[in-house]
Amino acid sequence: MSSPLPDDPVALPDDLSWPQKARVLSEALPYMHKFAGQTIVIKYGGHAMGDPALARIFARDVVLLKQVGMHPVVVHGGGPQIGRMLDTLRIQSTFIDGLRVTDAATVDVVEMVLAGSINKAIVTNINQAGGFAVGLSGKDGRLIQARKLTRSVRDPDSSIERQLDLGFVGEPMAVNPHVLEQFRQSDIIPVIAPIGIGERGETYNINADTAAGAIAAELKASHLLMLTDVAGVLDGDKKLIQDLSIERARLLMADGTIKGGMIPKVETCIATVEAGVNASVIVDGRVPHAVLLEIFTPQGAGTLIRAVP
Ligand SMILES: Nc1ncnc2c1ncn2[C@@H]1O[C@H](COP(=O)(O)OP(=O)(O)O)[C@@H](O)[C@H]1O
Ligand SMILES: CC(=O)N[C@@H](CCC(=O)OP(=O)(O)O)C(=O)O
Repeated sequence: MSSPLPDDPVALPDDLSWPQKARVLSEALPYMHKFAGQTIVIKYGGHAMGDPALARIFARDVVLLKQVGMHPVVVHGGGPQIGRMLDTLRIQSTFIDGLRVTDAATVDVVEMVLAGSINKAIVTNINQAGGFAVGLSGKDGRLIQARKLTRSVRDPDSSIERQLDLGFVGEPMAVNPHVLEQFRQSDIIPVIAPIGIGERGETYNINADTAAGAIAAELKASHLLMLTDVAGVLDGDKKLIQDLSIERARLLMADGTIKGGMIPKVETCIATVEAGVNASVIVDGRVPHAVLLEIFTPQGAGTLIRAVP
């Protein structure tokens, strides 16, 4: 019998018998073989990281993926945390299609919160769980080169198209995988804040879903997991859609069933699947070990978006 380990800070209630535990471990083996050496991009949303106990479980799952030979890359958000800091500083903030309109004062706060406190909290959790995490923003190693995002809307009455100015909201133009390739060869787990760098050195606020998608596509990840605070994509009757075709996703966005923060998520899943990522999944980050369930079991916990219905 192996010697007991020190007190486990993330242990869950013991609801499995020993034979059941052994079976769970054994059933993970084929998935470990299948995905060894693959890159798994995990988008860790600001809403999913609210509970400290779940955050520790998440960190431990990421370490486990690296330990069994996969290459997890964490790209994090922090929308609610940015919102709270903006409130404290009495800076008003509005959203268009799930994107924060970002003026010069706001982009400073966004960078401070994302690349500062949130990034370091995740790095610390992963390192406390026995991993070796290094935090980066899209500025480090020119990781995320970005330009100003332009959006237009059509006036429903006149049908005239109008440009919307979102300020310093960026869209990724290129992802430079050089630094991340070095990490692949090592035990380092990258933790990335979605800040972009413009041609003239300007700072861009990039939606974390979009940043995660661009990184997943560039790294040819096998999986993109998007952890959030809902069960997945819900239909008009608030029922979970487990399998969502690209065609239906577009219809649900057009008719307003998918709205707000879910729009960049679904748009990103579509873009990454079209770019060759095998599975893009919107995952319920409130479920303990959601990452392990998604990678190591056939069940998963959320909405899988794929090219064919
Ligand atoms: N059809 C839908 N199904 C599920 N969630 C939806 C849907 N449409 C809009 N949403 C909203 O999208 C939110 C998730 O996006 P967001 O708040 O940006 O999360 P995160 O911080 O994890 O990126 C949900 O909490 C929900 O309010
Ligand atoms: C342009 C834009 O909207 N950027 C986001 C960046 C953080 C983010 O995306 O965080 P979540 O994943 O937690 O929503 C913002 O300012 O809130």
